[in-house]
Amino acid sequence: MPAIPSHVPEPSRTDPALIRNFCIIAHIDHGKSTLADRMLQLTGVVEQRQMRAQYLDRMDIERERGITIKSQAVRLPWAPTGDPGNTHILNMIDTPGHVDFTYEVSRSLAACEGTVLLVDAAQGIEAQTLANLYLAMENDLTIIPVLNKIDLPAAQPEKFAEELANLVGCDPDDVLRVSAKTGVGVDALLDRVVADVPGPVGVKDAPARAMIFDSVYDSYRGVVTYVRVIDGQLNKRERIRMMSTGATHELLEIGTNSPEMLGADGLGVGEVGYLITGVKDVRQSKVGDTVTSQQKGATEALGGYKDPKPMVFSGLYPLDGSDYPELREALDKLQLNDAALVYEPETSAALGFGFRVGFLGLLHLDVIRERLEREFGLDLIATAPNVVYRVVMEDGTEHTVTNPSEFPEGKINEVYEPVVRATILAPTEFIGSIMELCQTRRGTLLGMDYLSEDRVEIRYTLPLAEIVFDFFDQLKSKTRGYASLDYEPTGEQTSSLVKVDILLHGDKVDAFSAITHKDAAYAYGVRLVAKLRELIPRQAFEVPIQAAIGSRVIARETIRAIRKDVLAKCYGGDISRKRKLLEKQKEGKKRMKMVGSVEVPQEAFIAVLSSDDSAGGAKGKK
Ligand SMILES: Nc1nc2c(ncn2[C@@H]2O[C@H](COP(=O)(O)OP(=O)(O)OP(=O)(O)O)[C@@H](O)[C@H]2O)c(=O)[nH]1
Repeated sequence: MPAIPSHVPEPSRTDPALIRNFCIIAHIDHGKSTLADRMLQLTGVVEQRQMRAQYLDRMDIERERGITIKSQAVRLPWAPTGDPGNTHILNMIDTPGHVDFTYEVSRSLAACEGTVLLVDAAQGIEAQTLANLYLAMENDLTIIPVLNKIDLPAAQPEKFAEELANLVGCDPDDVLRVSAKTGVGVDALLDRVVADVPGPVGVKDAPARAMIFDSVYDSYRGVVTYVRVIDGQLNKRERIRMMSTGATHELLEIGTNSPEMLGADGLGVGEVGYLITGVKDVRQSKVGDTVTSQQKGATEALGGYKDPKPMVFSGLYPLDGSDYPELREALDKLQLNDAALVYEPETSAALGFGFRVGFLGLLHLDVIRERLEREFGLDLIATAPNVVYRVVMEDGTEHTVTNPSEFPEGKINEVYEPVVRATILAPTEFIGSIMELCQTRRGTLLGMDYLSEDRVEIRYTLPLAEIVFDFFDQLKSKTRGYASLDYEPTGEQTSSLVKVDILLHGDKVDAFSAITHKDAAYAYGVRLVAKLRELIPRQAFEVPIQAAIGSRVIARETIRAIRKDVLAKCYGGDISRKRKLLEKQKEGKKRMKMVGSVEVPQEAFIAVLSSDDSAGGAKGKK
């Protein structure tokens, strides 16, 4: 690690006028992490030989998938070009780009005064660029528009500079052009941050108030909390209080990241850094909460705190039932680092013991599943993801349904489902196919704007349930990969929703129950029943497979009876061959699950639950 030069002020004694807090917002793959890497190099906080790609993305999955999940903050000293004595402190906050993590993005933005709006010069503005830009505008941030990847032969800087200038309301000449890959223009960008982004304003002598914008579990140090100090100062060894819960902790360590952790005496007005208190669970140090001193602390919290709310639920079951304790342990561990992950034990007649797990969205679900399988070596089976429904009965009682098999029986007055406002950006030639897709997904058109002659922004209200199932894949395939999507929850609507049950020989198979729109119920029933008929072997008796809404059967197939005699073909005397066949049959039986009186091979569950076109388009392993 390079030594911090003497001209760089201590985090507790920096003049706020010299601090610039900024973040980079960009659509996925537009080059945010690469740009951050270049900034680390250019400001000298990471030496050339220590540099590795995507320095700030710590999680293996992040690095492999090239996505940023957890935000981080880095303190970068920078003297503007031509003014070497005037060292400023740039605190760069790396934000996650994906829709599932919008709340984290909005907290990171609230810790900044300015933002670099980074757009790929070969792609132009995308849906997440817009969504994040609107968030930045709501937070009154200074926006620095930047085109990246100008080294690419396919780059069209003139065209997209104009598009970007129209969007943020500036002159196309004010749009900076950089290549995060080669480093061209990155020094000019840092100069612009110093020149344009205002320094933080806070009251030095007021009681300390700092906002938590990230919280990460580290197996050696416990929870590391990232904060931005608004007023006053937090000092090493003092006792601090979390304002949402009133819990107090000793501040064991406080410091900044450059980009490795570096302890300090304290953090002053406008500074960004980390705290360590020894707590072991990120839920005790929640994003959005306000930290103050225990003694003479602040009385009013900073606004903006909210609990993360799971939007999508799925049942997770170990393939091998004896792995259940390991699954519980793994979820406990992941929850230490993820305040948004919720779960409770659940049993399924078909799948055994497992957990109903709540996620922020589909990416979150994928990441958690992958970590369970990869980091903890678990083989899992996941039920089709579903959203949360609110069911109001005729007698006025209400049920919150996170698992389709718990959909209440009896007289239902209304069923409410969550809806989102979706923003889709695409070339104009795809308007027709996009609208068609949104209509079939029960969308309501909100409006449409042309960003330029050949690019359009289309806004729809869509039920979340229609988006969590393969909507994005469909959108991509209908637009040859050109469309981008962003969405935000906007409440709920009443809908004609019904529960479809699948019955095997008269017994409900809970894992296959689904809540669908009544117009889609028949298709779902027919598809699942046909699929199961293919997958379930004949039994000693005739087995009807039915799809039903309440007591009304909407689809039926029958598996004919057969007494499976594996020895039938082996007349004659080869006893060793007979034994082998019997052994094989016994082996096969171990992997059978009993559903009522019917033996179902585990593979049948996996096949149905993991194919995209089956359980309402349930996402499975890719
Ligand atoms: N040619 C060229 N490629 C670039 C440039 N900047 C980034 N890339 C490439 O673009 C891809 C995406 O870059 P990342 O930095 O991972 O993008 P990101 O925006 O951080 O992506 P997320 O973390 O997923 O949001 C990588 O393959 C980079 O090597 C550039 O200036 N020129």
